[in-house]
Amino acid sequence: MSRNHHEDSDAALLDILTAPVKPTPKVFARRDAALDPLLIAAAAASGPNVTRNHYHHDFFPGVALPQHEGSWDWTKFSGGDAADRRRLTYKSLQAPRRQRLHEELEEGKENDPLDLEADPLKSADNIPHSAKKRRSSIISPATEVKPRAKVASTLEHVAPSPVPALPPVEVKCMARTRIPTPHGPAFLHLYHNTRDTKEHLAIVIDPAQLSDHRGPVSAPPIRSRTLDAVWEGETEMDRITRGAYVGRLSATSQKVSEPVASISPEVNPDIPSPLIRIHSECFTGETVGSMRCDCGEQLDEAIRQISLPITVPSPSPLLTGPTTIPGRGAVVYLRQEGRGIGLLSKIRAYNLQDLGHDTVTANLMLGHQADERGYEIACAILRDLGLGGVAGTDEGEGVRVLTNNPDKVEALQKEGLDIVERVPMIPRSWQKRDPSLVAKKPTLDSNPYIVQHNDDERVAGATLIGGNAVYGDDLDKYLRTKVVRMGHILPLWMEEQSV
Ligand SMILES: Nc1nc2c(ncn2[C@@H]2O[C@H](COP(=O)(O)OP(=O)(O)OP(=O)(O)O)[C@@H](O)[C@H]2O)c(=O)[nH]1
Repeated sequence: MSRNHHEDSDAALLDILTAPVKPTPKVFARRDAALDPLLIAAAAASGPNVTRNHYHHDFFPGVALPQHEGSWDWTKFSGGDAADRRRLTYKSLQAPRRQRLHEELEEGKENDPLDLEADPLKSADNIPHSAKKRRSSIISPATEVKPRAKVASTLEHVAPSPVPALPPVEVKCMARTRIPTPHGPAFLHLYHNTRDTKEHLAIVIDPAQLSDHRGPVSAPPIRSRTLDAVWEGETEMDRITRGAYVGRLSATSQKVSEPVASISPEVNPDIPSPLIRIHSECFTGETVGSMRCDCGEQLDEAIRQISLPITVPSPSPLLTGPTTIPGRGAVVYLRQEGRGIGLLSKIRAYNLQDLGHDTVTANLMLGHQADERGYEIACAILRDLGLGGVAGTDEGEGVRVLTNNPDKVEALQKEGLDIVERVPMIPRSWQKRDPSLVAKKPTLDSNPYIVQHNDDERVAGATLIGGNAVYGDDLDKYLRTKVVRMGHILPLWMEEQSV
């Protein structure tokens, strides 16, 4: 269904709803009104016996009186008596969506810990599971059908219990291992936590700790407190196996780590604060290579930028010139797919986007917020790594954060993260695009949008990590929406190039 078609239908419908006299009947093409905010609003305005699932029954009053002349042709409808109308009021066999959402409350949302009693096939319903943090239904309570008896009792049970404050989240690094990447070595840390059952990750980049050699300038190693702690009843081999070692692990080198000292070491003030990124899982962008979003390249770009060597002024007048140390920082990889709505809902949101809605509206239409992510776990992980400690204290180093998202910065600061700088992430496709390519479309044989970057910038990788810039209309639309609707701090490429 094209956008124009939608707009024509909207205009025609508005005419009818606002016309002083009834216009001649028009044929309206079928539309999936359950997803159309204008129709939902019209339905909500037209009477108390209306839900988004059967709004159309009340648009034409004669439908409630099937014997009456005009039942099927509303230009001939003359009213009928009020008693008849009451008797024939439409009754939905399906509870209004708001009620069903309340019923879903107890089952938890898609991202919540597994509820073993919940029926997993329930997720085949067309109901988003995230009811807890969701805004109230698009239909205002005043216009809804009264709850059926069964549902009413559920509501009584669920209704206004205040959300108890959650205890502070605790994290524990369960294991760590070295991962060679096209950008250099990284240490993958797997975390468990007390808030959800997901395995969140930290990709720590600090190759200096692979060797015992310390140059004239060195930064403190980025180590996990909980990983290096001695766990009850474990052997040295257990410690090595879960990654509590120092240096480079090999058949001939196995040195267990010591628990991290509680007082942070002094950091040379000439060494910039560690660069970090809080990255949210995106199966489509990172694994499938989807060009609907920039998540794949953001993950790659973050690892690349953090791995870049750091140039530090010479520590001594006796040494000539600046010295270079390996890049250091971390990507905290949170399992909050689709800005926290989960993959299932994100897939549905993509279909709504294909119908012409943007990423924010699509989330709202599914009953979600534009962004349902939280950063408490991320901050706990960073603190465990000695990063971004407590602002104004010497607990942990302050961090530079790679992001364009001001909401993310604010959320991290609210969690007490000491952010010394925000480092922007300019999409590759907006850094290097040749405006003359905009009019061209990719074909099966060639993709004129793909531009090779300099060899020193891009490293060929086995997967999407280390890949090149890619361009596409869906990607542009997504990036533009992030700037225009979500306030991401990024110069709009289209406007700059006057496209
Ligand atoms: N619901 C939804 N989520 C999406 C969509 N496209 C990407 N995502 C998710 O968005 C998350 C990444 O967030 P973004 O908004 O792209 O970027 P950000 O992390 O907020 O901001 P930056 O730090 O600047 O990258 C990942 O979890 C993706 O799965 C979409 O169309 N709908």
